[in-house]
Amino acid sequence: MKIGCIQLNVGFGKVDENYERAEKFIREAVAGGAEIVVLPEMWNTGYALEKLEELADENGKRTKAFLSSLSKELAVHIVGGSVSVKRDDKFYNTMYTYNRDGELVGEYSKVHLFRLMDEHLYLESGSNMNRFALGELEAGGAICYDIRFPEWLRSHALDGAKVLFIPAQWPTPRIDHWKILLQARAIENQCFVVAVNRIARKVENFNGQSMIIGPWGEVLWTGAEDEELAIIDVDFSTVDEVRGRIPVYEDRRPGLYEKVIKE
Ligand SMILES: NC(=O)CCC(=O)C(=O)O
Repeated sequence: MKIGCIQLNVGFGKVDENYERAEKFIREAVAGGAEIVVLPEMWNTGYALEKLEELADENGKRTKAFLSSLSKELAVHIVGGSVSVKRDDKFYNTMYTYNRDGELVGEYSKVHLFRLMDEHLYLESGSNMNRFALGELEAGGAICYDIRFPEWLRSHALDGAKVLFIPAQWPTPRIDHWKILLQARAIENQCFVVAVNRIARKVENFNGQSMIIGPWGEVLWTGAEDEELAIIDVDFSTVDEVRGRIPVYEDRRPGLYEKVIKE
């Protein structure tokens, strides 16, 4: 399948501009043959956390209408990155996924809030898993900092996900962690990882390097350090073969972990 990864240059607080640019890239991706399109984290507002009252998408209404109509019109699956959303007077970092029929198949809010970027001061955390299917492709999704919690992503793989989609705003100073953690999540879960980071304008410090990693841990693509749309052809059929090569799912001893690891 062809995956369109949109390493967007997210404008800080520039909501209308961000929707326009996202739409332009989604249309370009589909024109280039993409069957799945992936956006980065918080692409509607950026980390304009102090202005969420004014800027966050009320009940995700605008984003849902945007993703639903584009996915249907263009017959493309859209993993909609994440957006800042206002629900019941609280703010969330929420990921919506639409299939190519324009149906909402995945909705979850970031579970672990990232203190170094003040998320815990402004946002509420979610608590539900993000498992969905895009046609025949069994998938899961987790946002940025959530990849530091291997047991969280493992739960998606145990539930049947063969690819994990990771939208992010991962800053340059820890980009080595990003690469290693993504590779580790792919190797330990023997699944594909499709991870899309953002690019920053001058003041903020995000240098892209989105990644697609195979279930054996092989890096299939690394994004540039600039805004880009990349269309990458991925053969998702290799997961079962890799899982047969080293049968970690059969060899797991979950009863033991529960006994030994106390909360
Ligand atoms: N937006 C995020 O969750 C950033 C996570 C991050 O930078 C990290 O080091 O973890």
